[in-house]
Amino acid sequence: MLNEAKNFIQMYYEETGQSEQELATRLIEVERQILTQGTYEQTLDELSYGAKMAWRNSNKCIGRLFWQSLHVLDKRDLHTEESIFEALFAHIEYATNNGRIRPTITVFSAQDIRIWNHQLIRYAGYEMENGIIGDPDSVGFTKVCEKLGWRGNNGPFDVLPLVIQLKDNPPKWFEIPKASILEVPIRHPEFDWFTDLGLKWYAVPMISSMKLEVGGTSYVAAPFNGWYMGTEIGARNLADENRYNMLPTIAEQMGLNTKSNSSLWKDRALVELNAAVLYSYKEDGVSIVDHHTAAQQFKRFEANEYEAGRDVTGNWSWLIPPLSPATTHIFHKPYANEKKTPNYFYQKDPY
Ligand code: HEM
Ligand SMILES: N/C(=N/c1cccc(CO[C@@H]2CCNC2)c1)c1cccs1
Repeated sequence: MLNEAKNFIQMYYEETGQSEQELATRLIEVERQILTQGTYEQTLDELSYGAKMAWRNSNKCIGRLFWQSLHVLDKRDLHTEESIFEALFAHIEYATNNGRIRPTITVFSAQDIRIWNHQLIRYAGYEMENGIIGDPDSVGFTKVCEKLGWRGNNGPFDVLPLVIQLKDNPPKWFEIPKASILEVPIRHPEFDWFTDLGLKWYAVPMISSMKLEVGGTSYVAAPFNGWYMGTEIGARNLADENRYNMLPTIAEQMGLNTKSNSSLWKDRALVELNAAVLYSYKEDGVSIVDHHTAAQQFKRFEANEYEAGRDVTGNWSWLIPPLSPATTHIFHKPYANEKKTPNYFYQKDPY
C-alpha cells in the first residue's frame, strides 16, 4: 500500500503543480500513518482528483473528455444503512438535476459497505412460464430482492429496490421514491405508432457494482453516473434478443420484410429505434449524446491527453459504438489496453 500511496501522491502533486516541499511533507505524513495504523486517510482533494484520474484511465469509456468535471460527494463518514440510503437518494437527485445530468460519484468509506445493485436504477426481470417479463439482465438480482422480501408488480419496467449491506450484517433494501426516478417515454419523430409500443427508459445510468482504486485504497462502494450514449439504450438494452428484443416488432410495424436478411430489416429497425431514443431524450431535456458526437468528443480527449504528455489507453472493442462503428475514427485506429491506476474495477458480486 505504501508504494501505491507514494506513487499516487507523487502523480497528484505533480499534475496539480504543488511544490516539492508540500509533496515531501505529505509523503512523510502518509508514510507515518501507514506505518502506525496500517492505512492512511486521503484528503478530500486527493480523493477527488483520484476519482477523476480513474475516469481518465477507464479504457472502455468513450466519454472521458469531461473527466475533470466529475462532481465528487465525500460520504466516507456514514456508517448506518439509513444514512447511506439517504446519501444514495441525494446522489440520484443531485445527478439527475431535472434532466441536466451532472456526472457525479459518491464515495463511501473504504471498507464494510457493499451496494448489491449493478446500477442504482434498473428494471426488474421476472421469469414466467412463457418467457421473461422486464429486463432479462436483472432476473438473478430480482430473485435476490424477492428473497429479501421485496415484491414487484410483474411489470416490464418495475424499478428495483436499493440493497445495501454493512459488514456481514443481513442486507437491507429500500424502495426509491417514484418522484426521484426520471424516465423518458420513447416516441419517434415521424412514426406515430411508436408510442403504442409502450417503451421507456430511465434517464440516468448510475453504476454501483464497481470499486474505485486510488493510491492503494479500494472504495468498494462508490457509485458513479454520467449520461447515456443513445446506442446503449437503442442498440443494446432495447434491441438485444436477450434484452427487450424490440427489433422484430418495430420492423413489422414499419412494414419491412422480416423473412429475408437481405432486406436489412434489422438494420432499418435499429436506426429508427436509435433515432427515437435520441429524439425523446432531447425533447424531454434529458442529457444524452449520439455516438457520432461522442466519438468526436473522444477525439478531443485524445488531443488533450497528447498535449498533456500522457498516452491515451483504450479498449477498442468497447470504445467503438455498436451502431455504425466504422463511421467513427475510433474504428480505424488501434488503442493500447494498458491498465493504469487510479481506475474503476470489477469486483465479485456480494450475493
Ligand atoms: C458523461 C457521460 C459519459 C458517457 C456518455 C459515457 C459512455 C460510456 C459508454 C458508452 C460505455 C460503455 C458501456 C457499455 O458498453 O456497456 C462506458 C463505459 C465506462 N465508463 Fe463511461 N461515460 C460517461 C461518463 C463516465 C463517468 C462519469 C465515469 C466514472 C467516473 C465513467 C466510467 C466508465 C467505466 C469504468 C466504464 C467501463 C464499465 C465496464 O467495464 O463495464 N464513465 N462509458
Ligand atoms: N453511460 C454510461 N454507460 C455505462 C458505463 C459503464 C457501464 C455500463 C453498463 O455496463 C454493463 C456491463 C457491460 N455492459 C453493460 C454503462 C455510464 C454509466 C455510469 C457513468 S457513465
